[in-house]
Amino acid sequence: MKGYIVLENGEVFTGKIIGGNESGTYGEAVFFTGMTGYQEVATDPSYRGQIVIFTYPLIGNYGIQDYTSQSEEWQANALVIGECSEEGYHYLSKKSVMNEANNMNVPIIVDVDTRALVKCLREQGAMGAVITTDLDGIDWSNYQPVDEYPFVKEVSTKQIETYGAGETHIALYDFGHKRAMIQELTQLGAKVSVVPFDTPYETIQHLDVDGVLFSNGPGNPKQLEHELHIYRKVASAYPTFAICLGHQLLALAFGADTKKLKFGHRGANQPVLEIATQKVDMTAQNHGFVVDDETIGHSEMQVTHVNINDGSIEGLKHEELPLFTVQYHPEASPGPKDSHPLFHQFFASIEKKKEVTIHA
Ligand SMILES: NC(=O)CC[C@H](N)C(=O)O
Repeated sequence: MKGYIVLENGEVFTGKIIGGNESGTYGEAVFFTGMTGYQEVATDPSYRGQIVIFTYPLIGNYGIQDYTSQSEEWQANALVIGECSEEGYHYLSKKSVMNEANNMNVPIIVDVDTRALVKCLREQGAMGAVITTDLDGIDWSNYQPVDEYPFVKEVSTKQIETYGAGETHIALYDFGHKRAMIQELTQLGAKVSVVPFDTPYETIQHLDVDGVLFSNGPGNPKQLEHELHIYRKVASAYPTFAICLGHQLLALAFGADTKKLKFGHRGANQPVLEIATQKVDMTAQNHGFVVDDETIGHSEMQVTHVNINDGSIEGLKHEELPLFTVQYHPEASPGPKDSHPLFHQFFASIEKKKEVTIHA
């Protein structure tokens, strides 16, 4: 059916809507620049509340596959596509993107001039958008901005779930984790307890874990202001690694501030410099908020990595504790695996702490 994506600034782009409802689908319009990875993007809980525009012109050409999704559901509010392949031309393809979007009840709008749309967002910044067939029925009070709406509460696990049976026990604070994180940890020999975002310190103590991973997740880290004292206590007690939203939360917990980028980093080829080694990794990214570099000086954190494109903070470590964090995604999915060694670094910090404890 003919439809529209309308931006909050009044710009209108036409296309063909598949799925969706009459009252329209609202969300923050953001764009993803990877050439592949649409299935992982659609199923990454960090995209809750957002309408994702793919800059790559052809989406769906290798279909939907088993074992690729990052969660049970499609998480993005809607997808915006230039050309959508009717079928998946890959031997592992099980369904088409259009069918799967329908099954998952997530609208997609295709045949859109995504290049013009993304140029508009690059110039004016990420903003609210609605996908609708009815231009007269738009009601912006239906829009829940990611800056204000507590999406983490929707996507975080409600009870503790355990994966793997390895000897190293890791608690994963779940703000909307991607499955690839659990796969990475279990493959390295961990038992992983996925815990709700507001799990108290005492529960972590009771679980008797060796280390803690703070996951990715949707929305503004400041939505979890009330929990920061817990994260600070937990991260002070255990070897800790944090990814994306987790990185932002620990930066807040240890005295830095966060701010919003104009249009964020979402893609699979963001170059990140490790300051100590002067080595560059190509990284997978998906974030709209960032740690404010002007506030690091007043915090307990030190900058370890920066983005080569815009100089923004990509990694931090605590000045004393075995605690390090990255803004990007070492679990990739989608994207390059250059920064995979960070998981080994996390395990090494856990082993070191165990040795210190044994010899103490
Ligand atoms: N992938 C993530 O964890 C995203 C973090 C946060 N929601 C942001 O947009 O910056």
